Amino acid sequence: MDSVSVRDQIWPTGAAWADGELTIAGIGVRALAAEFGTPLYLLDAADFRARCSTWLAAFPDGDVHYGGKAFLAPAVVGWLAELGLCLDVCSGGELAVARVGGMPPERVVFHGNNKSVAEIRQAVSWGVGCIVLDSRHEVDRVARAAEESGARQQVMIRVKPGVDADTHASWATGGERSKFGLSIASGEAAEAIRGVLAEPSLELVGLHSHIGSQIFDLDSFGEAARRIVSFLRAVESEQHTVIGKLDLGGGLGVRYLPGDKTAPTPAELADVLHAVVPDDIRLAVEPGRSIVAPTTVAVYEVGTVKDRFVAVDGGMSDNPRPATYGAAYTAVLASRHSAAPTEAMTVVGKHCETGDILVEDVDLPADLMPGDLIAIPCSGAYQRSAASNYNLVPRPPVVAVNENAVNGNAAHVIVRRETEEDLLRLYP
Ligand SMILES: Cc1ncc(COP(=O)(O)O)c(C=O)c1O
Ligand SMILES: N[C@@H](CCCC[NH3+])C(=O)O
Repeated sequence: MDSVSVRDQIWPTGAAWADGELTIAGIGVRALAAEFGTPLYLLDAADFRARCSTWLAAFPDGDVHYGGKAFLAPAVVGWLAELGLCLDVCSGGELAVARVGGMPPERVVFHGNNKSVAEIRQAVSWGVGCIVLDSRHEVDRVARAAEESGARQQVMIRVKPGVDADTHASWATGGERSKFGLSIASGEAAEAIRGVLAEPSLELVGLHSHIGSQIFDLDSFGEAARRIVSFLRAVESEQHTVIGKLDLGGGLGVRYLPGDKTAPTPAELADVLHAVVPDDIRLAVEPGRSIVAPTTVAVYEVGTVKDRFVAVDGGMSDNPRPATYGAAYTAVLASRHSAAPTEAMTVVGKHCETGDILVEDVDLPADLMPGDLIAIPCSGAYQRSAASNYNLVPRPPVVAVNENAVNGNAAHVIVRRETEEDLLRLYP
């Protein structure tokens, strides 16, 4: 058995190879595909939990909020609740999953640049620990919702530190042109803070910033922290108040390809932040991708092979990232050993788009045939959570394996496969 995970950092830690077949926690993908069907998302639960623990250990005096948008299901919420993480949600749907998954409401932080009044009421009446205000309109909306429910709502203000992180333009959120947050430079953030302090139903507990996603350069996090700390101190002295918390968001990058540079660790990020943020300010971080992405493998069945196109039974509906951002992945034959020479092939999906490409020019055995299983690692973040029903293709299940601490080693469904009946229910 050759352990693939340590070498590449792109496979779950429970992944290994046995006679050419990918196994996770000792269970072969052929058996898993036979039981649950394909396409299939396999999540190594022990790896997920271990990654959560690594983050908690890096911030022993702070709070780790899992960024639920990366991937959320009630089972995931249960693991987070048990391990002591908090949860970042950004919609009524994510709030509902947090609730049914058993997260204590005081450990939930509600984000979003345009929360509806209904979502705000839902959050306030459930008693969420904190709402992150993203505009002056939200100062008013959350204050009114808190008054209605007779509660004093803890809030943070999301600020734009004016830092353009080195990442895909679609994932950079800390610059002045971002739709998220209130500008420090223009005075918008200070004005919103004055608005919050004037509302008796709101309690300002902190400032928030999230500079983007898939970031490898720790200096961007350090620079954002430096700017926000200096703003926070200025506000404290002008307003004669204490702002005790700084939530610096998520965004730590992960490796998608074996050749990608090594991602910084949570402990390295913590060192950078602690060098800038004074001890009297409580730190929070919101990792999403860096916890869940490497824990999950997407498994597809090959349907046709022609002219170096390998067509599989999923595609841009379950993984929109390559078509949306040009995101690069690798793929391997996962169901058998092949001694055939490899050829550069392109793994495509089954959708009616030429851009429905999952992996371009990847070396795969020349004897690839219908019925073979292809595995794409690092498939845990922003894939199943961003999946669509394009071409009315039902979305695939997520199956947890390696959850030995809780459910024995058996694989079990944590998101079931969508059916055509589910889709037909939408039509009156
Ligand atoms: C406010 C906020 N927090 C946390 C995250 C999680 O980010 P990532 O998955 O890059 O760690 C995001 C998504 O980018 C976000 O918008
Ligand atoms: N959806 C993006 C990340 C956005 C981060 C969420 N704010 C991705 O797939 O990488």
